[in-house]
Amino acid sequence: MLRLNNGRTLYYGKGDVLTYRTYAAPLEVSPIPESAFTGDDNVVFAHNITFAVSSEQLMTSFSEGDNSRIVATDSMKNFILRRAADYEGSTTEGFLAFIGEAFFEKYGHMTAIEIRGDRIPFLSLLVRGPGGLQESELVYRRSHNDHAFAAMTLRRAEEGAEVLDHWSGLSDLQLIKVSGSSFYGFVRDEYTTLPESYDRPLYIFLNIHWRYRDVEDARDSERGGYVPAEQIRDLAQQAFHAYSSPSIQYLITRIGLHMLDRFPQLSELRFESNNRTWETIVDKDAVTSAGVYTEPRPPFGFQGFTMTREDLSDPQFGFDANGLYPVREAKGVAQS
Ligand SMILES: O=c1[nH]c(=O)c2[nH]c(=O)[nH]c2[nH]1
Repeated sequence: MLRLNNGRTLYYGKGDVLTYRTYAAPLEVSPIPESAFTGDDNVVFAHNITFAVSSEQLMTSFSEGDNSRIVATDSMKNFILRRAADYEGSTTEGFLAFIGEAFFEKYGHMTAIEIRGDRIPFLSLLVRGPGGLQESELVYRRSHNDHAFAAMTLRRAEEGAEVLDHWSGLSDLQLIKVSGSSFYGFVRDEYTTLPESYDRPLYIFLNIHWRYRDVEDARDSERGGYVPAEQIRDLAQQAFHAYSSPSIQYLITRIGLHMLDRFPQLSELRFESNNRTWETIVDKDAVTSAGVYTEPRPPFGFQGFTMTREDLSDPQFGFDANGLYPVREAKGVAQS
């Protein structure tokens, strides 16, 4: 939230600035064992941008209706779209910082900017070519699945902008694990109606946020420390696959420990999860495992958790960096 020096929150801006830049610089990243993702050709570098500014000098527009220092939000939209043509980098974070710095340069009275970009994913696809199936490089498929995002708060500095706050993330990941999740051993009292479950079809919605130790690694992929949301997605999928999960709380923590272990350039993580466990209509068949389920009814449960690098060596998590995704039995309760 953008605040003035006197503590008052003051901002205005534009949301849903749909920015379809083509042929941005390709992104290349080092591979990790959990993912086949090594980069993005960035032929379609598309974002939904939210942009807000703040300044002491905007006070009179709120107090007196003085628009003399107001850059119309319509002009902000035009500025973002036009400047998108000039971005030479390959990351969302770099793009946001580039727009923010250019805006500061153009409008000398603006002192703070909050900017967020949600990537609009267009996936590459295969077409028939001389040597068999190959990437089209012309036609891309819009995806409504999970997507990457980044957000940053910038303050005018002597030269350019200082990044006051930044988060990168993966939004709206939805995963179902059909077997290998339980939920039992919770408090049972006069309010309990939920039966214990030893093998539930666990459907989760997940948002994962991460912060870099040095935001330069997010802005400039040439430094070699960029963490793509696609690798985070694949790493989360790997942990969901490998752990026998006693709860979503435990599952997101394991995902976080593997993220911190895999990416030493990250300093902090934040998880938001949502429990959408399918409702059972016909129990799993003992022989074929076939079952029938339907959408759960609201209200839905949720979890939140933040983690830092120190958690990797904190004994309470018992994380073994050398043990590859060990299966954990829930504490103190025998599995049936
Ligand atoms: O993984 C879960 N954690 C909970 O805290 C909870 N509560 C609940 O009703 N189901 C679940 N599942």
